Amino acid sequence: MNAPAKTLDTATTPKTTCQSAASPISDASTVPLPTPAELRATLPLDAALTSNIAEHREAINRILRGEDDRLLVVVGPCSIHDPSAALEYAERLAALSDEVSEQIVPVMRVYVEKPRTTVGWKGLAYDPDLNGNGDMAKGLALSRELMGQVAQLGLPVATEILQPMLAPYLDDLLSWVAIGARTTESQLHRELASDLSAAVGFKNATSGDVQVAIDAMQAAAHPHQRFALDTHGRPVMQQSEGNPHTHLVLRGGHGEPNYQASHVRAATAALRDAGQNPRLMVDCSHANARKDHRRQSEVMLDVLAQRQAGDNNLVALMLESYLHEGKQPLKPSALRHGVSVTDACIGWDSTEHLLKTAAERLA
Ligand SMILES: O=C[C@H](O)[C@H](O)COP(=O)(O)O
Ligand SMILES: C=C(OP(=O)(O)O)C(=O)O
Repeated sequence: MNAPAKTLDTATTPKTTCQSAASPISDASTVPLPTPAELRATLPLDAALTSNIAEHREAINRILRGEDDRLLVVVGPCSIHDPSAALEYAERLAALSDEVSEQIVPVMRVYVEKPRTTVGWKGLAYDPDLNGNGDMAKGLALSRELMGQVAQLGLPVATEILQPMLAPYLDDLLSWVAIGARTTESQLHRELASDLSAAVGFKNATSGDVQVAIDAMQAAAHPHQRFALDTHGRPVMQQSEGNPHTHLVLRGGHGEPNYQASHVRAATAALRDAGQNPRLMVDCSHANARKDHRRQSEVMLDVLAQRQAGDNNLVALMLESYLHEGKQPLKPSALRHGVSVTDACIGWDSTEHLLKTAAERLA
């Protein structure tokens, strides 16, 4: 993706209202969005970056196949609400990545969609102005632009894909994808995962059910015929090949952690029984940290100890981290720089300390 990136002019996007007695959905007010092909043309990927992303994907896949014993760490803000703060974070992470690269492969969370328990702000792609106006054309452009800038810094990009329609806008930039706890059981997300070129981590369900994520891996490994939109926005029957690069993410459930050795042993046994990859990721946040960001370090150190004790299936970790610790209410007029507006995160100093500690222990 070449700088300087252009931002789509959304102010002039026409609003159309379709009304028909035949279909209740057509009563809705709609705003046209660019097609994936149009957005990609505005914010293109150049050959050099495409090749770097292919290398990032292969580095991640090698860890997942057990061919590289470095630790994969997906780390970054819970959500992106301020691309400039996210870029500042990416610059720090890229520098740290160089320091720890013999032991760790850091991948930055660039999460532009948020699944919500009930209702709430749904992320940069949906509402980039944080004011409920839902300027999705601008949100898509900012999301693609930021992912390109992060990748330009040499960092692999991770995101959760919640809306399958968004995949063709962003998937060429992604090196790792999460299917979240609330969507792991969804057939549409499993079909989507079967069609992605990047590795996909399936999280256990919010209930703590791990089997649904193992079932998801099995489903995603298969080829599927699925309903999709092509890059020109046309509905198509898309034939997927099946994704061999999937893995389980343990994130705890119902407020109870599932990162301890007994859970990991049970999960790897279940993965083996299902003929799936036994190498997995522990998400140090969410229910594993009992929703207390300060507990992430405890989880990470426990997982490192398990690995040092010989559990080579623990190949990856996830941390929710931002420039500054904690979280803040989403009040656009009073936002503190580099503080999460969704889940609380650890701050940069703790992140740097944890990654350096991990590198020392793994050396
Ligand atoms: O990681 C993010 C949140 O845990 C998830 O999006 C749910 O958020 P909510 O419970 O605040 O809606
Ligand atoms: C929403 C997330 O996680 P989970 O699906 O585990 O709740 C996340 O990682 O941002």
